[in-house]
Amino acid sequence: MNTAGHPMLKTHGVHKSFTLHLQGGTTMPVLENVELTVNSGECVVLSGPSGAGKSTLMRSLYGNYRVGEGSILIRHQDSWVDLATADPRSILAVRRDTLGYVSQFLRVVPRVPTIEIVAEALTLRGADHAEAVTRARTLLLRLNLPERLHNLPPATFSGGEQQRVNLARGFIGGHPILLLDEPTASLDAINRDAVVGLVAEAKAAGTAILGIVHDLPTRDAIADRLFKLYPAQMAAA
Ligand SMILES: Nc1ncnc2c1ncn2[C@@H]1O[C@H](COP(=O)(O)OP(=O)(O)OP(=O)(O)O)[C@@H](O)[C@H]1O
Repeated sequence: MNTAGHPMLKTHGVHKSFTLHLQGGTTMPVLENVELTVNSGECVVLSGPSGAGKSTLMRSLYGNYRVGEGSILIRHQDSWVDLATADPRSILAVRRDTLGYVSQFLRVVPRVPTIEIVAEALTLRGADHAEAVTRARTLLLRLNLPERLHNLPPATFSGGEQQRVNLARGFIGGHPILLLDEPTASLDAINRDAVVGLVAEAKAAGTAILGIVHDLPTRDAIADRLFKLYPAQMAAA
């Protein structure tokens, strides 16, 4: 366990509700006063029952959802950016250089070869194309994606193959903060082990990692601690 880390992501008093338009505009609170810190070099895993708001928090932390109240502070190039109030351009800059995200499902531009999809995550950050392709190939092979698939677009890949393309794309950038949304949901044991190895290396390099991981052996292998969310209505009751 890494004890020398410094805060990379901090939330203060985060509240988020959904307005249910089909139920006469009723407001449903989902996140109540979330206070979370993730330090460099550690992996925190969100826990709590289904519906507690884990995915909602992840999407809020990536700037996909606006929160109603509170701050989402991201350590970006030696200063703090509050994603709760940042303008879209700042959110994109934070995503490019600081905050990586591995979602459960691959969403990509059609007809682009897998190797280019993965390499692009690095060239966007200023890397040389040839070097990015070499690193993409190494990472895809490490995730057991055979070379014959590298030059094909991933649209026809299996669920587990697509998830590994997503993982390669998420890890190649070397972002200082990484959000992992069920990164091993479609993987077999060998590939889950490959992900455990990548997470361990990223932590050793100082990456701050926050994940949703339902699979218990993987969770136990990567988590330094758990952060529990409680259903908001229950907390209010
Ligand atoms: N866009 C939305 N509009 C309305 N309600 C939503 C929306 N997204 C999520 N919810 C509701 O918010 C609550 C939290 O959902 P969320 O997906 O964040 O839970 P979770 O903890 O990730 O659950 P699971 O472990 O089952 O994936 C649920 O009651 C869900 O129905």
